[in-house]
Amino acid sequence: MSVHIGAQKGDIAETILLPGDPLRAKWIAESFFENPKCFNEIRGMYGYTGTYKGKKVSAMGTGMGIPSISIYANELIKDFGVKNLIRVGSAGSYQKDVKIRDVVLAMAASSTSGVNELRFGGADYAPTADFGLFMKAIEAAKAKNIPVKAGNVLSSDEFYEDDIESYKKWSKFGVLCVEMEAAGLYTVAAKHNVNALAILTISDSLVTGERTTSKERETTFRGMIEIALELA
Ligand SMILES: O=P(O)(O)O[C@H]1O[C@H](CO)[C@@H](O)[C@H]1O
Ligand SMILES: O=c1cc[nH]c(=O)[nH]1
Repeated sequence: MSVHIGAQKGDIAETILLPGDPLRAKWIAESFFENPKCFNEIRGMYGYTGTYKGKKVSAMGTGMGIPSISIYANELIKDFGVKNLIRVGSAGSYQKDVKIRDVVLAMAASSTSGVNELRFGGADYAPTADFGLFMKAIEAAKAKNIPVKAGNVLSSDEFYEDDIESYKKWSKFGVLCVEMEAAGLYTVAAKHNVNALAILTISDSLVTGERTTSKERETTFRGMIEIALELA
């Protein structure tokens, strides 16, 4: 048992899917796992382990934002020996050709968070996806005929921006979409020499103003989950 995860050693698989929303973790376990067992309810941050095509795999919520995912990633790696951390999240599109329900693989994650500036004494650090997981995800998506886009994403510290036009600067520099955790996950994984990848589904568009409902965000991201499960 760690500070925020009420599991025993061995309860959590080496590969874990990490949605921000704990109810999405429950839905993943109930919809895709064989014999799912709940290993965490502390703070309502549900965590489950089961098997998928016979391989042990886990899913757990991380909460929203870099501080929250960093706490869970640290404990999963250091206290439970997790090796492959795969974020499965929603994101807002920054590009005209990145459409609602598109799947995006985050090759790298820019950020408005100050945490890495603090860590590296004011210098920049470029958080990147694990190449092996990234290539496996590309292959799984191809095999399943699920189109994916890949590139730089923004891990923002703000969901509600003061300046709603601020996305245009990131958009101009090729950033595909915004979410709130990948840069933190990639950095913690790199620090501990384990693997991380963020697979995102576009839930709304800053460009067109379209959005999906929160129920849809909880349950309709099957393509992204199917890709992630092939990485176990
Ligand atoms: O759908 P999840 O995984 O929570 O991800 C996105 O949704 C939340 C904001 O609504 C943030 O956590 C953001 O990163
Ligand atoms: O616009 C969005 C959509 C999902 N997640 C975010 O952080 N922003």
